Amino acid sequence: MTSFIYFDYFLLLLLVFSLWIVLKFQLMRKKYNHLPSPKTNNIVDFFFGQYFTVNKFLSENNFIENLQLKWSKRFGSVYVYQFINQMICVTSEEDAIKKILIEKDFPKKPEIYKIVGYPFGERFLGRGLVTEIDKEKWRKRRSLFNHGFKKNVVSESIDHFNSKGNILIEKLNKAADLKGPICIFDEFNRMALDAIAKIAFDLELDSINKPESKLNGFIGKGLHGLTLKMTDPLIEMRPEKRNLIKDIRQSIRNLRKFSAERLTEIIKDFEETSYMSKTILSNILSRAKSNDDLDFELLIDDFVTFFIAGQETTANALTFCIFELGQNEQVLNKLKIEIESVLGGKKEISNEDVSRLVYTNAVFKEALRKWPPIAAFSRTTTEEIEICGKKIPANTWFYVSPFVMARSEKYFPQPDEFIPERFLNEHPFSKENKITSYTYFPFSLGPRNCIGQNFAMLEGKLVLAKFIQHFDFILDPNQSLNVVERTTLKPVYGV
Ligand code: HEM
Repeated sequence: MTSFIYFDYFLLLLLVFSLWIVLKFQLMRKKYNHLPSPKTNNIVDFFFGQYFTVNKFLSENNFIENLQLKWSKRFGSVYVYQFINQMICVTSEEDAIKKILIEKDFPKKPEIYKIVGYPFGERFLGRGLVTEIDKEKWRKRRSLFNHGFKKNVVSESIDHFNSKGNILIEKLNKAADLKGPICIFDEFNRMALDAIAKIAFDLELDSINKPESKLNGFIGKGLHGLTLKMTDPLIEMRPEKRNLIKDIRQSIRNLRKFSAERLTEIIKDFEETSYMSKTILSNILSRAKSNDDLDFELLIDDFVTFFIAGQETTANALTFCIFELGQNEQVLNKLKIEIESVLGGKKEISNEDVSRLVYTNAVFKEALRKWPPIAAFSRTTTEEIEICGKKIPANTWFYVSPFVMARSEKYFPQPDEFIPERFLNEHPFSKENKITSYTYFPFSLGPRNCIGQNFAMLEGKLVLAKFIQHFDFILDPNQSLNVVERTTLKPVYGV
């Protein structure tokens, strides 16, 4: 008898709980009723929204911003879609970008950056510069780093960029003799890792010549973990993914262990000899004023952050240059002519040379437009705002996407074509484009913009110029040209 009573209570509780969930979803959806949105048709859609559409799209070797772009074309410059228990707002309106990132300076969305900091409960980027949400703590930390990334300070590293570039060219020369295919992303990725290791931490990794270097593997797995967790919040419930997640967690632990060991060595050397060559780390150590600035776990967070932020992004930007140049013969020829006339056979490229590589600059910028390595970032509105005459409630998740913006016909005519001339001020086509800080922002904008953009631009242009200076190439016709997102955008097989 008593067990029947318990069962009745259980049913009642279940009913109340179900009603509460339905009400919660109903209220959430109602707040955005006035905004255009992809249709939800049935009871499953009511709870999951576009979850299955998104997952199907991604499983076809595509990336979420491409789906958002399609929706932008259908639903206009501001729309919303449901992703399980969240409503995601996307805008491709210049004024809206200005409002979100500059005027209101809305904070990063904590839930998203928590995944980047601690995916699957494992400390990865922790509370480093990318992931710190608390504005005051972030400001204090960023001020430690700012000096080392100023244009004139970065330009002092030109010898290191040349040296890493030359090692890469030497290696590729040997590969070219064999006339077989190579994966250019892997090569750029190792070069970028060696460059950031040397310039930021005075570490000689030489992963260019040691392809078995484990560090790359750890980083790659960690980034894959971020993408999995962000695109599928339910992934931990899938038994078939258990081993993969275990492997990812182990890679992250290995990465942090490696970082802790290297940092300990560097700091110990510094204490014993009072000497440290001029690096980004030495800058931090000498500028640190409090123990909090030197918190060892925080230093590891930043160490890992710089390896990741400084490597994959630039390597992918360079890879997309080759990806596009291999498909645009006229652009490639024009680029070759410029590089031949500015550099000739020069091995050491100077900062003055780089500033004369005007078309190279336009090619690199156009690659960043068409394929921004960081295709989107998240912000949360802290108050109600109005965009394109539509009210957007407080606590809205904005997916701010340089990709969606840069593929908008309104600002970039022929947006799917690779036309570097849009970035040449004296060229008539540049006048047809509307390139402003709010339509073109591959490095984000506002206070939380990319601290490494001068670094990336110098490294990218210099290495691209060296590559074109030395090699003719064709794209392997058997490869897929699909682009996917593994935290950064990348051609699926690396070109
Ligand atoms: C083409 C190459 C690069 C691109 C496209 C790029 C893009 C970006 C973007 C879009 C953000 C903002 C992310 C967000 O709001 O969540 C960012 C932040 C950041 N980037 Fe880059 N980045 C590049 C290269 C680099 C390099 C070379 C470094 C370091 C040497 C670097 C270090 C950082 C750091 C530390 C942040 C966080 C800044 C802060 O919040 O204070 N990035 N980057």
